[in-house]
Amino acid sequence: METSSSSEKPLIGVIDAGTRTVKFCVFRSQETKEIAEHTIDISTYTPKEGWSEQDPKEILDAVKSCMEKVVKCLGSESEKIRAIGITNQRETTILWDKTTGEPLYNALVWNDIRTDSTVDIILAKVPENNTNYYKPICGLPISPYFSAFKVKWLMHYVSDVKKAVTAKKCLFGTVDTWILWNLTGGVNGGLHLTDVTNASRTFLMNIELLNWDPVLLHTFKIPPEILPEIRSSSEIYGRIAKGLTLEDVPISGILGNQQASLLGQGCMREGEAKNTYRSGCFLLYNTGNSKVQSTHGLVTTVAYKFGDKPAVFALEGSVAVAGAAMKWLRDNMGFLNDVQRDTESLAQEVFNTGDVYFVPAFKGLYAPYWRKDARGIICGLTAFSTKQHIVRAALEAVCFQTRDILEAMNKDCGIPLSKLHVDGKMTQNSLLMQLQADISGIPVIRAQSQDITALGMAMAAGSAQGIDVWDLEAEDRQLVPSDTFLPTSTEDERDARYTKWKMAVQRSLGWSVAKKSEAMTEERYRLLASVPGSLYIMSSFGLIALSEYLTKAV
Ligand SMILES: Nc1ncnc2c1ncn2[C@@H]1O[C@H](COP(=O)(O)OP(=O)(O)O)[C@@H](O)[C@H]1O
Ligand SMILES: O=P(O)(O)OC[C@H](O)CO
Repeated sequence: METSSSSEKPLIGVIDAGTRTVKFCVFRSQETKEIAEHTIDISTYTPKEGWSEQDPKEILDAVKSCMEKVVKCLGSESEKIRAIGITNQRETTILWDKTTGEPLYNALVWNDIRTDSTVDIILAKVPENNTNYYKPICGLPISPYFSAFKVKWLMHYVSDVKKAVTAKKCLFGTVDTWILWNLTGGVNGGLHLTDVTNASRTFLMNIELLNWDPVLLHTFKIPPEILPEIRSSSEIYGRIAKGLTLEDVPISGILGNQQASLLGQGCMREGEAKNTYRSGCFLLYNTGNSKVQSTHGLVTTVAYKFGDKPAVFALEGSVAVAGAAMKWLRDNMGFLNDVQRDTESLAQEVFNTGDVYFVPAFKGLYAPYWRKDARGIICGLTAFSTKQHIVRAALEAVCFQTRDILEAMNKDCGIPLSKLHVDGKMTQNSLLMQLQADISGIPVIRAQSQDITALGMAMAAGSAQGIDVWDLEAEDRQLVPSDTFLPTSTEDERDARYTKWKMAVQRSLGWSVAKKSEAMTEERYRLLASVPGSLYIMSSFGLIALSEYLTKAV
């Protein structure tokens, strides 16, 4: 916990509920540095390969403990907290019983891919299995990433959910909604709301009208009564309930965490973009009040909406695995002891990757490919390849995936991006930043602050009508200090390497389908080994038919 000297300025509190950690922090109005914060790690459970769950109660307890710790640390100064904002990991799906407040299942985290089969069911219903079929309605491609697929899976496979839906006791929320409902009273009148940025990631919101779309609800068979009301990202929704820390303080802002960092980076003008490097990587490009429908694999999303003002939109390119690949190199390969300390130094022990390419498609590929059948590959290995080459290739993979998105954005928007604002813990790696500038060919401007996401949230909550302690247009508004990395490569070098990356990506596609049939083949041989000779021919035909049937059914 950290604090700095007091002042007369009003304060804004921010709940930052990310994938790995929950944090509560406090800003002075118009200032960019947190004056107090407390962070708690959140456990993630992987009961099966590709599954990713969290305990909603652990998230909530962490929020409450962080708030208590910070308030205690600030002492009487905490009385200056005028408002609170909630920013959160997006898409993560929670269903709970509104009469007991108990979760009906663990939260399904955004990167959970158990819903592959649900995706196939939806794809089978649309003409030509077109992944982009619903994009004109919701701005998103069909993918296990988005909440609606998770809700459908839960309604289909979890009997407690089925019962609660039938009894009209079930509520759905992303992490913001779960926290808001609980902090504003829970079973005693908690507010069941979300903001337009979180709603835009569910696959259920109409991107034109900014309300729940009846066609999509019908497609997923989701009853409207389980959904929260959609509100703006900056307005007073309600107050912290009696008996809780910071009782009666207004909650006046909600933003998905990537949208919050767009604001924190000050990318409030059309044509400005930021990339946040954490476990995943999320590049958002502000398109102003117009919704750009991507024809190159990006998603159309809401950037923010302040009160009654028109919504501002963004094109987004999301990458499922960025920093997570470094953790994999540490935990599964044993190449690193400490991600922060060792990644840069190891990668710097070699001048290049020795032509090694690493596509970390552990959970398929998100933008711009949207291929759930892709799986990770490391290619170009020779007898001279070392772990240093592979670590460097993993860093380059983050940069190449970012270039994939930049290429798509430039095609969609027509005007190439001239600079990229970046943030997130991974950007402390200066080699990564230089590689990014060299691979993308544009200056990379690194925010020298770890608080960008929370700052964006504080700005939105503090500027809400009725709070009015943060003037977003003010001349004296502080800016986050930054440093810049300029490209040192030639265009030919960049393009040659990028072509090789695209070849590596091609080789990663279609893998999980192959793996599934391979498993079926093994199963078939295991069964065949136990079949007596005379039955062999008949059985093998039968088993082939069975295996084909099961492959289709999975
Ligand atoms: N110096 C570094 N070099 C490369 N990768 C890093 C570095 N520091 C952190 N990372 C990676 O960046 C990711 C982001 O870290 P953090 O913000 O703690 O994670 P999360 O997104 O899981 O909340 C982690 O997956 C970690 O492996
Ligand atoms: O919590 P983070 O930083 O991993 O962000 C996750 C994203 O919001 C998922 O879309």
